[in-house]
Amino acid sequence: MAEELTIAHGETSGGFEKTPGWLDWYDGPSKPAFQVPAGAVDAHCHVFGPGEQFPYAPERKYTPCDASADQLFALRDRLGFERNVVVQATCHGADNRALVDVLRRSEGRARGVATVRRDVTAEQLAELHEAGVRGVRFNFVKRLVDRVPTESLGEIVEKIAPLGWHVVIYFEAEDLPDLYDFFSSIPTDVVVDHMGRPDVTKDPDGPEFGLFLRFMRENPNVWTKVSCPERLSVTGPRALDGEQHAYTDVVPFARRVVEEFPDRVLWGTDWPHPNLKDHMPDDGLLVDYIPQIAVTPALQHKLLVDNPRRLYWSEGD
Ligand SMILES: O=C(O)c1cc(C(=O)O)oc(=O)c1
Repeated sequence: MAEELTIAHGETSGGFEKTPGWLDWYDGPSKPAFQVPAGAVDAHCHVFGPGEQFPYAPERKYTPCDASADQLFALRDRLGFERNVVVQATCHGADNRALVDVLRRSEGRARGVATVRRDVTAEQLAELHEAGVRGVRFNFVKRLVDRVPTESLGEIVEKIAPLGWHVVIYFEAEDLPDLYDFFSSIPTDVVVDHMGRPDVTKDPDGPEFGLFLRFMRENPNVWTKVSCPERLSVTGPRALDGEQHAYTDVVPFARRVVEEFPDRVLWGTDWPHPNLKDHMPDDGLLVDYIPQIAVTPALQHKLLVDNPRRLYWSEGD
């Protein structure tokens, strides 16, 4: 375990230059008005570097400001969560050192989703498992990664399935028709990031979101994160300046999924929110978005506690 560097907010260490126009994560989030249930899990967040300790990958498509393990734990405590699921960010490629460091540092309170290549060895996977990794991420968003052929991904699935891991997939709604059969063929649990990025200017009862709902109905091994309203929203209002009813245009989509698939949904902050172009949300107010999409205490408990515990802490604490 490397010793944590103290990184000032908005800094990128190690001689890296942030991508022009980069928005830094929000420093000093508000205390949420919505109190998450005891044992709640922030099931989608990242760490970036710090670049000096964990250099960004040469093949990355963006260079962020650092967002360290200690800064993530401070946010966790501020928002009232008990645990995190940390997802390997594309700016680190398949170099999982920063991820493993945060998992080891968390004292069992974080699990991870890694990125691996087809030539990953059983020993490397065993080491990741021991650190707390429970899944791999396949990314199909063209602005973030170069496309990996599905045959290579199939080889990775064969290697990780015996460990009881799952596959996290990130894609945009317009690409689901092409990827539908491949996704449906994955035998492990599958978790879709950010509801497959629907275009929320379209009708939630229309064909585009209908295909996503069908995908979940036909494949009982598929889960989704009802996260990232700040990425999907077009009309807002934004989670800023005390706004308690943020991102109302995304609510019908997320609420629909939570109510139809209450046992297969997860929620996460997406801190430190890579590549936002428009605004950086106050994460406290993002937590206040949750009761708009999970409207009863029973649904909130499944979303924030039971479901992530089942997927990431199935063997107990
Ligand atoms: O939409 C994004 O830009 C984005 C990027 C990453 C990543 O770079 O890993 O992760 C996310 O969950 C979302």
